[in-house]
Amino acid sequence: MLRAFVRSAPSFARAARAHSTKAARFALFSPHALPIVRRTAVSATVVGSQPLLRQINFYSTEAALKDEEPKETLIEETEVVTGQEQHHEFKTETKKLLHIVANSLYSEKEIYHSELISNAADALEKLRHMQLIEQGFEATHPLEIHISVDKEKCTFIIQDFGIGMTEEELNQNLGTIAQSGSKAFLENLEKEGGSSMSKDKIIGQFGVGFYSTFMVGDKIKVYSRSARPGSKGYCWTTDGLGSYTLAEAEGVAVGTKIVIELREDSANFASKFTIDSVIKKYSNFVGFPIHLNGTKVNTVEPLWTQDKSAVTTDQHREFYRFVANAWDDPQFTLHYRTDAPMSIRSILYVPEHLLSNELLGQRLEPGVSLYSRKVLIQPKSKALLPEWLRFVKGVVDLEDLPLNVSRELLQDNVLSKLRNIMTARIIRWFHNESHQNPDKFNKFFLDFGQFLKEGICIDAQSKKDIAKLLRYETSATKEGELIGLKEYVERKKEGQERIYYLLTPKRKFAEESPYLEAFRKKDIEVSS
Ligand SMILES: Nc1ncnc2c1ncn2[C@@H]1O[C@H](COP(=O)(O)OP(=O)(O)OP(=O)(O)O)[C@@H](O)[C@H]1O
Repeated sequence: MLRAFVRSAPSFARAARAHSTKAARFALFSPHALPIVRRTAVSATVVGSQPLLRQINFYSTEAALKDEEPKETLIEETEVVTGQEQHHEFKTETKKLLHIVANSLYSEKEIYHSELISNAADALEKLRHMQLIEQGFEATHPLEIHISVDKEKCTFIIQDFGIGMTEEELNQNLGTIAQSGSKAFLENLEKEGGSSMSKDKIIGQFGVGFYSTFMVGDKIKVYSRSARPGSKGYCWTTDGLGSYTLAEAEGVAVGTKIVIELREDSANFASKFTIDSVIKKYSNFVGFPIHLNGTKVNTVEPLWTQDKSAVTTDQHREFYRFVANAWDDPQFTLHYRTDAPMSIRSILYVPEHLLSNELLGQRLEPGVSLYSRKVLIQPKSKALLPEWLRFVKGVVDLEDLPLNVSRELLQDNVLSKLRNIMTARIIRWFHNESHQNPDKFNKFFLDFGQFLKEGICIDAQSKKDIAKLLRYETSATKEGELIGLKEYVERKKEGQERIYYLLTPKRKFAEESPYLEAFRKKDIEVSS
């Protein structure tokens, strides 16, 4: 039943900070903004036949109202249990594992929410696939993920309009730990043959992610209705202590809705601000729109999965600024994918400028994050690239990354293989740039050359190849005048390029270089 909902809104300044909408920012910073007025409204959205979402309008300004009304849309729990509740005990091993998953498997509680988003994305992907290969799988709603958090009620709700679950699937998949319906789904498709669904589209594989909700929730309710034609809706509930109930329910939309009553010590997950930043951190690229209290929050596409030729310079700029948390443009871009010897999809950038930390004498943090199937595994990974490449920004996605159940720990041998492949590819990338656009590369060397020199000293495996990228501190005119590289680049900018050319005076560099010792080693061959 549709319930009227009235709530007085929080202060405008808080709304502006939390929602950061165009309108809110306009109201705060525009000199033309009209005085703030308080507005509260009541309305409801009817999706399909059921009223699912409620809206709350916030404070606004007269001017902002004309532009864009900041509003919140929360998910309502409108389903009604109609059937007889069946009581089930979790199996003994499930109980034991549940305890481990809830208490010691994950290092961060916030992971629960990326597990639920991954499940929702898998469910949408399965529905999309079934629609292609079988008739009758109609999508009743857009293929989207909706999350709503309510501080007052201390709840977290996630809803997808994906494949959903039948009664049997609810028993099998949620009633038994380590039972991955997603893995079984892929295996079935393979067995039946003829399916072209790529494995990298589905994230779940271990059958434990769902149980991470017990790290934060006291009571979990799952409403689900399978997208198979003629399916009924069900409500599955548990307090995680040893049993669950399952009953038929009415008003359940096709897909799955999970309602978590948060524990007191996890009340921060009812904060929109917290969830917004966790979504952006872990699940920004899951491939389906994620709405948080009615606002779409994952705006960046997983560019690295797309065809190289389909990505525009503007998209690269936006993506670079997102991954590097920067405001300049990338000066070099590498969109690299390979299937052998590993299935790698990546996009890497060199920033236009060497900013901040390193100039101030502090070490830069690594700039490349490791993903597997579009889900973040290691943010700003320390193990993915050697330290001297810390100025490179971007994303590497390894489809076949052998993860452990918590998706946090990786096998060292896989990482070191990946690291070797990526390092060699990056050096080759710089090499190509130095040939294709020597002037640009010389300028890059002025800013970033220190990293290459560092690489020569510390990266025994790659030093020979890095050495070929060095440009020297001196250059000469035809008349034999010695000038610095910086001056050379400046004179070239002024159009005097025909007079000056770069020289590779091995001796001169060696004398000036702080890396003299490394350079003297005879295995470093230097060429122009
Ligand atoms: N939102 C959902 N819609 C449909 N089915 C779901 C949903 N969430 C979970 N399931 C089913 O429950 C199963 C178990 O989920 P769980 O998150 O525990 O494991 P998983 O996703 O298979 O693997 P992993 O542990 O790697 O995340 C899934 O494989 C899927 O079949």
